[in-house]
Amino acid sequence: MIHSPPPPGTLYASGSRGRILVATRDFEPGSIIAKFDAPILALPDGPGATTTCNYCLRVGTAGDLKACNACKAAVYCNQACQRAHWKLIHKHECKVFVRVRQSANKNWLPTPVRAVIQVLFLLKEGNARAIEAFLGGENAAQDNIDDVWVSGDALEDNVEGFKSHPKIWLDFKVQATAAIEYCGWKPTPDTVLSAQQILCQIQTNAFNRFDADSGRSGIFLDPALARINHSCIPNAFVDFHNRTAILRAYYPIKEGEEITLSYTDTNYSKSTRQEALTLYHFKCECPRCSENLDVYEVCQKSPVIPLNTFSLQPDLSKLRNPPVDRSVVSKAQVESIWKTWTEQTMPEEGDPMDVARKRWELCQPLVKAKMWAIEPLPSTLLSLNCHWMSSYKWVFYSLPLACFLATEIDPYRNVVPFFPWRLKGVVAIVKLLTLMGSLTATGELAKRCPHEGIVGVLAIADEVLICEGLLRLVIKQAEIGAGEDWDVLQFAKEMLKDLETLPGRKKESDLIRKWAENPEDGPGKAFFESEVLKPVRVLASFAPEILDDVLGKGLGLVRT
Ligand SMILES: C[S@@+](CC[C@H](N)C(=O)[O-])C[C@H]1O[C@@H](n2cnc3c(N)ncnc32)[C@H](O)[C@@H]1O
Repeated sequence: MIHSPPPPGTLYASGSRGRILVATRDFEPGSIIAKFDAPILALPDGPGATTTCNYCLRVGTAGDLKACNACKAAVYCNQACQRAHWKLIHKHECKVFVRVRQSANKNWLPTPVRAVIQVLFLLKEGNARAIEAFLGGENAAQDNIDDVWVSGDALEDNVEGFKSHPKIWLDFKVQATAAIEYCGWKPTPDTVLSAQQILCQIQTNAFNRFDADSGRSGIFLDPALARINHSCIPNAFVDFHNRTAILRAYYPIKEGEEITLSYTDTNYSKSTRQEALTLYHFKCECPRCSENLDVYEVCQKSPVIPLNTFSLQPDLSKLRNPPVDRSVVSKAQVESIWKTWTEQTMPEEGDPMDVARKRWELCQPLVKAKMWAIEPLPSTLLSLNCHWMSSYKWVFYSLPLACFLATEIDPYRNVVPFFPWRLKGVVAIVKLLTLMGSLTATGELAKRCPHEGIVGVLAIADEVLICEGLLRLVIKQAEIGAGEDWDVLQFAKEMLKDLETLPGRKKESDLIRKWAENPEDGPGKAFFESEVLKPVRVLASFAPEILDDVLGKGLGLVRT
């Protein structure tokens, strides 16, 4: 019996790049390949033990999580979460947290130490999946020899690779020793080595369960998900909802094709991606790496460009022929800009505008080449916009910048329009429009906003209608690429419901609804283009000039 069999629609195989996961049927972009809802490890990052439900992994809000009475460390939403976690692992871990408090006066453990402790307890209690995953098939129950052959050996550990990084290997030794001691056992050279090997397996096979909303990381390890190899042009992506990882197709996947994921941010430069992959001990030979393709080149070749017909960037020819000037900046220069950008030290308490100005200056070759989607320009603009959104003085500029990010940058970086990150960018525009709408109504906008163009567009545009169109877009795409329980989808649905109760909007609402039901519907499409897309595009067109003015030439446009 295989305790972690391949999910339906896939099979395990092996080849020159180790064991892999292969599709046994076709998958459309956005469709769910598999859900992994029984991970061997699913835990928040170290300090997150006291701020995130340790079972369902929901990030708490002030005081809504209760700590375990015994260890006073692990927190939970309610008794159901606490009981479920107790049964899974906390019955063993609870004593560990008590020991940590007594010996180190702390109520959390470093993430890898906690992860290895959990694995050690699962192995000790005879958990068949953990034994199969960490020790190998021959140690698991052998009901059927064929199954065991398919199941293969234990999770890849890359031990020799880690040993060739003496500092990492030593860190693993320290963490392994601490884990064994916190379990209440006496470390011996053999048990420390075994725990070091488990750390290597965790490092090689666990996913960083990153939650972009809370900015919190964590660990998620499922043996079947861990079969998936890396590509910098992956055909699938994974999204986390509580204790479940959902694997979806990014590109159309054909029966017999290998399923791939990216272990790092695909938008980073080649050297940065390769550096991140050194911890996985292989050389990536995907086309993005071997031909050193940038995001525009990957987008140009993408088979999913046509899906953008129903998006904020429906100009497919622009995605196929991006309006960039490659003669201005070489790929080597881009690498060097990225390197300097990451090495620039920024004062922690410094003015975010000073940081943005420094970064903007560094990115000038990319700006001149109109290579807005090439890092580090998007990261520069994203963090600037985070600051602008919450700033009384700068908030007006946030709307054009959000429109620019959603129309001129995000579609090149994530070509499928249902990608959650892209949809979040559209929701950001809705939130800013709502704010601007209230400022327009009170006359504040005209008084405070120094940019006449923004004031003019918002005076003419129907903000409610734009929001309605954008929300319908988000809802339709999120249903393809994210799923019902995504909080952004819930927000969009609730807000749309509110907008629909506003009186006197039936005609406009009907046209937008028609367009969402059928984006090729003639009148609906024309209406969406003139009433939603056009103002968004005009607002976006102000962004380069505003950025240049505010970050480059000084504060010309800003009222003092
Ligand atoms: C999460 S595991 C993936 C499953 C793995 N192939 C196995 O046999 O267990 C990650 C490891 O797979 C290998 N791997 C992943 N992607 C690869 C790629 N594109 N080329 C070569 N090896 C790769 C590396 O050894 C890496 O450390």
